[in-house]
Amino acid sequence: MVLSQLGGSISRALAQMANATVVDDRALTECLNEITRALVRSDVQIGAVCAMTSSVRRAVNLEALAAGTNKRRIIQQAVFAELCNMLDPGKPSFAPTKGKPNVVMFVGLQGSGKTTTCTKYARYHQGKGFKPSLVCADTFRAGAFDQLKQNATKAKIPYYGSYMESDPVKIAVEGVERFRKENSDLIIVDTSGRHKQEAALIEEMRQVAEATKPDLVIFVMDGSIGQAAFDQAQAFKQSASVGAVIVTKLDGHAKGGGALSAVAATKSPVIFIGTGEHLEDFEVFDVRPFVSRLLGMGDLSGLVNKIKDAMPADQQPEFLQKLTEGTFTLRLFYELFQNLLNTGPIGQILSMLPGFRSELMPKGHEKESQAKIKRYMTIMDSMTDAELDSTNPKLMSASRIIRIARGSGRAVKDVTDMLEEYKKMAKVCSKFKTAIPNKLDSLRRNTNMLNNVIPESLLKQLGGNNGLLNLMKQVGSKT
Ligand SMILES: Nc1nc2c(ncn2[C@@H]2O[C@H](COP(=O)(O)OP(=O)(O)OP(=O)(O)O)[C@@H](O)[C@H]2O)c(=O)[nH]1
Repeated sequence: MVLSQLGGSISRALAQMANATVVDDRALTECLNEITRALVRSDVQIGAVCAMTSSVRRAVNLEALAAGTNKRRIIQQAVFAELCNMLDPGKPSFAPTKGKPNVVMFVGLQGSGKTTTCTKYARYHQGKGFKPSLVCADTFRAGAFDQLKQNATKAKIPYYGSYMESDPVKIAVEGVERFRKENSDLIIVDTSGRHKQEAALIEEMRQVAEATKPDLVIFVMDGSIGQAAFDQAQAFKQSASVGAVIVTKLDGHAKGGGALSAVAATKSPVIFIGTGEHLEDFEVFDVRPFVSRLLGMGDLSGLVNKIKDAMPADQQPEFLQKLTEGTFTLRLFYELFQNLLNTGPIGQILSMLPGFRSELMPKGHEKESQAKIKRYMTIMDSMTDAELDSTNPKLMSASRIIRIARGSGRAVKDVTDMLEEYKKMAKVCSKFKTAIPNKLDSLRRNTNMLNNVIPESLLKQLGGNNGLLNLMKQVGSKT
């Protein structure tokens, strides 16, 4: 089962339980059985699934709950927490810091996606202000240097390699030296892959590592191998000092859930996932936001980050304020799409919106999905200002819907579908009023994270961290 379907199945099981007339032991058992089936179909190891469902049972003692307690919510929270536990190795990975020459070495079996991932990783950090560079120490596969060169050129990242030299250690050392001199603060070394874990691969890895002294060794693993990921991650961990894992090919393969949970079981932190062949098909892997998005609960900090990237700085305070007011109008729905459409893979962005189910945006159908969003925007173009700003567009009359459909050249069903999607999102966004201030409370404990979320210029305008927190609190208390 693909990851998006897994999320959909779990969300549906939770929704069914939430709709049950009484939330009793039977409803909980049915819900957990459904979740078990979904996880097993996604190739998550049965032992891990049983441990997860038992933990939910332990956390939710229905009989002991006082009358009036929201049992549905407690069950949902327990499922969320246990899914996070299952995927969380509980160990952070080394994170490169700007301004010093971090050396990161990539290892993995042949065809796992190492070379592609090196460039994705470089490009991601380039976007965060690093000066990355790429060294091709893969002298085993003819064509590896050409591939890296092509990717690097596309991403405008300096690279180093050789068609003549056959000693990977020599190339790695020369490349790292050269980019140190050029003040690159993220020197990425791509190494050779082999068909299987041969002693020669391990020895070569060891020599390159000894010569270049990497700050971090990243093991790149093909995510389509499911539970076999456990043995592979374990074997690499034992033979090289692997500090982090990137799981690739989690786009539409049946065994994504299996690979992720298996790697987590080896206590190796997964830091990114690859979700396609293109450079932008690359996502930070952070357990809580990942599970949150998987279950259609959105990812607020991811969304705020995207808004930061997409929107002119002077418009951000007003937009964020509107978003936190808890009144999600159609105009806001429109503005959100308008600002986010051009920032990256549409599926990635939409999955950050609370209420959005990623299975509605299957991988490979982005074009259709993008067209759908543009269609929604055309429909909204035919609405009046009063309709766009209404706090209760549910009251829109049938004749207005027909008129809007005619005005936008769309079918009535398109208009009602759009209004349905809007309502779903509005319902969840009504919780922003408390969710964003809560989020900020937790962010306050980590100033670095806060700085990541809000751009510096905006922070200044708002009077620094404290000014921002005060603003959010004020917004939150306006009920
Ligand atoms: N669908 C999908 N394909 C990917 C992903 N990452 C890499 N690929 C593809 O996987 C194939 C192998 O990728 P490479 O980057 O050449 O793999 P490699 O590990 O460097 O291979 P060797 O150099 O032979 O060890 C290529 O066709 C990539 O386009 C991903 O996340 N999703």
